[in-house]
Amino acid sequence: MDERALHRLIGTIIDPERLADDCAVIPCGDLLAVASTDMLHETTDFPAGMTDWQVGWMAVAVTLSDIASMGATPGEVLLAVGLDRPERLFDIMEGARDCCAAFGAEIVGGDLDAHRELTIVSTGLGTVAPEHLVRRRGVRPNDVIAVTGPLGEAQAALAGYDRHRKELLEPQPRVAEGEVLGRAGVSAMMDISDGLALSLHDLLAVNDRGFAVETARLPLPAGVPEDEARELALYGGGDFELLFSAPPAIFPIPGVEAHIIGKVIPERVVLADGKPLERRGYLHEWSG
Ligand SMILES: Nc1ncnc2c1ncn2[C@@H]1O[C@H](COP(=O)(O)OP(=O)(O)OP(=O)(O)O)[C@@H](O)[C@H]1O
Ligand SMILES: Cc1ncc(C[n+]2csc(CCOP(=O)(O)O)c2C)c(N)n1
Ligand SMILES: [Mg+2]
Ligand SMILES: [Mg+2]
Ligand SMILES: [Mg+2]
Repeated sequence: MDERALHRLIGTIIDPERLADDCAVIPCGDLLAVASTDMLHETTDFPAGMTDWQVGWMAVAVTLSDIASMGATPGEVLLAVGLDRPERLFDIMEGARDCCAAFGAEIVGGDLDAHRELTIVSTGLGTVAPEHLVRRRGVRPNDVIAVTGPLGEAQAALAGYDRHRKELLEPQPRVAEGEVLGRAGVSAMMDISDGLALSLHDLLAVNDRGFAVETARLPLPAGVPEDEARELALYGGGDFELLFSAPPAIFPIPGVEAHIIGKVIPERVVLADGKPLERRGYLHEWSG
């Protein structure tokens, strides 16, 4: 059983449309509010050697990335911290505050608790004009698909390529890029928190068309042998680049490093170099 299977279960309890995007979308006067919440744990999300400041930074970054993926502007963050040791709190809060400040957000609340394993839940709110909102659903027949930067760097660092440790430990959510892409009229978007292959399958699940990726076009992590780099780019998690579809005519997009990696196809499948791409990546799983 993995988290995507459990999502289908949730979809029998709440409106499954609510599960179709990186954020919840809530009417808010003339604007739309978007909201995301993400839980991170020491053993699965905070690699050994990470500082507490980086823990706080990452907890906020993952949430701002979901807000960016909707084309929205982040506003407020609430941080709930389940602390194993009280002396960790100050640095965690500083890291969280600094990440907010770097992307125009503010910590406005949260919660504190004692917990055996350090566990942080970061909740972010943002706003967007209705005409600039981008959802995961929306790919159109002649669109290409693109990403905002190199894939597989975080996983490369976990594999021992230390030059990518900063990308792993201090991910940079593509906030400015998300806003620009929303205004530029991209047709569908999400962030790649769990790897490109899994993200393409997530997009497939809510669209009526498929995707054909050319692996030679993937922006790869530097300093890694090419075969391994391609594997990391397809299946590694923790990068937080944006994945989007758009008509070819909108490129180049000023202010956005966009790499076209493939195109939308009529068949509802995900292909890499013409062959079905495995639905594999960074997935939380339960045994039994
Ligand atoms: N327990 C839950 N109850 C209700 N909605 C949920 C629950 N878990 C996830 N969702 C919703 O499902 C959608 C997808 O969530 P998911 O966590 O897979 O995406 P994500 O945050 O982009 O990915 P990641 O957790 O890897 O960062 C979101 O709209 C989220 O609000
Ligand atoms: C041990 C370890 N493995 C991978 C990563 C990279 N990483 C950070 S958050 C995340 C996914 C989103 O989390 P979630 O799906 O839990 O919301 C990933 C893959 C890491 N920091 N540490
Ligand atoms: Mg996401
Ligand atoms: Mg998330
Ligand atoms: Mg999530």
